[in-house]
Amino acid sequence: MPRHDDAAASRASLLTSLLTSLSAYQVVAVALVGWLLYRLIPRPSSGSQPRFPVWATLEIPLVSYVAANKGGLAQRIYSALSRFGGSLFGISSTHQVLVNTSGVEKFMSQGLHSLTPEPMHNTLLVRVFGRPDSPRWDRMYYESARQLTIPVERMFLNDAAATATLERGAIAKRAASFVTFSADPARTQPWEKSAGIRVVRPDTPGKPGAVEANLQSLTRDFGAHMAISLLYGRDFVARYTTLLEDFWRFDNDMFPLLMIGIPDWAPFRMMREAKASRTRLIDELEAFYRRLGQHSRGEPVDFGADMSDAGDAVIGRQAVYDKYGWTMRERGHADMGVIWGQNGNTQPMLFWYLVYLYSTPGFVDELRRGEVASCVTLTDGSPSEIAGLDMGVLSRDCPRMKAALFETYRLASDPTSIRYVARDAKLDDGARKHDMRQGMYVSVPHSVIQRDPDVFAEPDRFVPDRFLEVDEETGKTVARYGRLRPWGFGPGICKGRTFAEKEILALAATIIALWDINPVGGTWKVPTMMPGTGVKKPVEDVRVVISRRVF
Ligand code: HEM
Repeated sequence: MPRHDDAAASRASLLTSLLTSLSAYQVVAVALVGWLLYRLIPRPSSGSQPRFPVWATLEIPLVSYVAANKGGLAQRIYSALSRFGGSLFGISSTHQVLVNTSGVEKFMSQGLHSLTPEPMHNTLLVRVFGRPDSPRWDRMYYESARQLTIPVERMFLNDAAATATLERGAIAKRAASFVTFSADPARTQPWEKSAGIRVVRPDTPGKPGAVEANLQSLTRDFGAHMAISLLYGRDFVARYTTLLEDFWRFDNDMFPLLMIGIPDWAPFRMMREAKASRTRLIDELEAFYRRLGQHSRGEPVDFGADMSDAGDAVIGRQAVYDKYGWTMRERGHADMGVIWGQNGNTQPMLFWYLVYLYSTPGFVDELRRGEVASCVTLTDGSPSEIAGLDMGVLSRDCPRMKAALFETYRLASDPTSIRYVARDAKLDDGARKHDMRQGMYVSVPHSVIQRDPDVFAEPDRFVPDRFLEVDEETGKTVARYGRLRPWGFGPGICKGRTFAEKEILALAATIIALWDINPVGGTWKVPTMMPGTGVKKPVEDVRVVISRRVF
């Protein structure tokens, strides 16, 4: 046997003896770590279109941590390793993180032809939303991405449209059945199903009831049920009975792992189950677009489904999908980004907002008297119900509600703006001019400023009035963002921010108007936060007692 065959044989036998000395689980673990390391090595993407590198996903929180420890050893080491130095952090020429960089807002405000979020979105579609990775898909994406965003902007960004959409959501009626005091699954609302409801006291005339519930599960399903009904119609939500369960399993158990490069075929149960949820979501979105097409062509609709209340955003997207010849399956994949964008951050934010409002002593009572009473009209009966909700007053004239929401954004989210440099550009950080070359990615983690004590004093504390100011011209108290950027910035800024903010304010105001919420055990404890997919997740849910408001 030639000598190189000997060497190969001895390497093979070493490998065999190594593998046989390991348990099956250890072999899987070694294989997974090896695969992950392989994925982490920077290398050009195989296709013609750029993908956001997996390792860059990890570089963003690493730099955020380093930057938060100003002048510390970690920052000095990272600065020394950085490719460009100054206020640019990043060890490669492929990805740079901009932290507290003066001139960053100006730089990021460049047009989409220079700095674009599209390659990042396209990466998400492939890596997270399960779209096949092929040149055909890439071509279709780039041909129609901007046109597909326009109907989303029209429905969720435009003030009048967002208000009108939410008014269709019958928020007053929904808030009245936030909990139903029932233990019978046939009589509870869909959003109560995963909340571990336990009836403490039935609701009877003259003796208001009380239930125990997991607040995070209850609020996120409450919000998602309404929002998804407004986008895909009530039939979609009613027909797809595991929708909420599938959505959150995908969001919690799969999304973050896929982002850091774990493949969707990874052989563990959590991934397998989450992947099945993702497949069901795509199947149902595909079936939705098939029915919508039948409805708009005047053909019989599968199951005789009522498609009359499909939201304007999906009707607009359908026209673009038709124009560019997208198959129904392809539409299902692409709309994963929309359903996730609409709910992935908004509903967890509603949970944190309620936790902060109710856990701040006396604050809910102050809001009820000072602001909620001006936009939510209650009936005199018992139990009291909502007779009217004035969305205009809530958005315009409830600065304390708004300021407390801004403070919740600051504490509970990790917004990041990620752009692909499509044309060479210059970044002036005050001290130096940097050449940002075509083909690189730049990320701005806004959470670094959110937690900077030089910008926001006592950054770990919830200060409900932090964002209140007196307007110099009118003398009115107003809520202003200051240096907070919860929606990112530049042309790639969040296209659903108007709707998201109105939705959270409206759901919270109506819940506050009708319900008392207290922690089981009597003492509020804001749960520890862990990174989520934008908005943070609580390490554990908060068990609360919900009862009718005592006037
Ligand atoms: C509290 C809730 C929400 C938060 C915190 C949030 C935050 C963000 C952030 C930080 C970005 C990235 C911006 C950037 O790159 O500079 C973004 C993008 C986006 N968001 Fe939201 N979002 C929320 C709700 C929504 C809703 C309800 C929709 C409606 C569908 C939506 C649709 C979008 C879209 C389409 C983009 C991509 C914009 C583009 O690149 O052109 N978001 N969001």
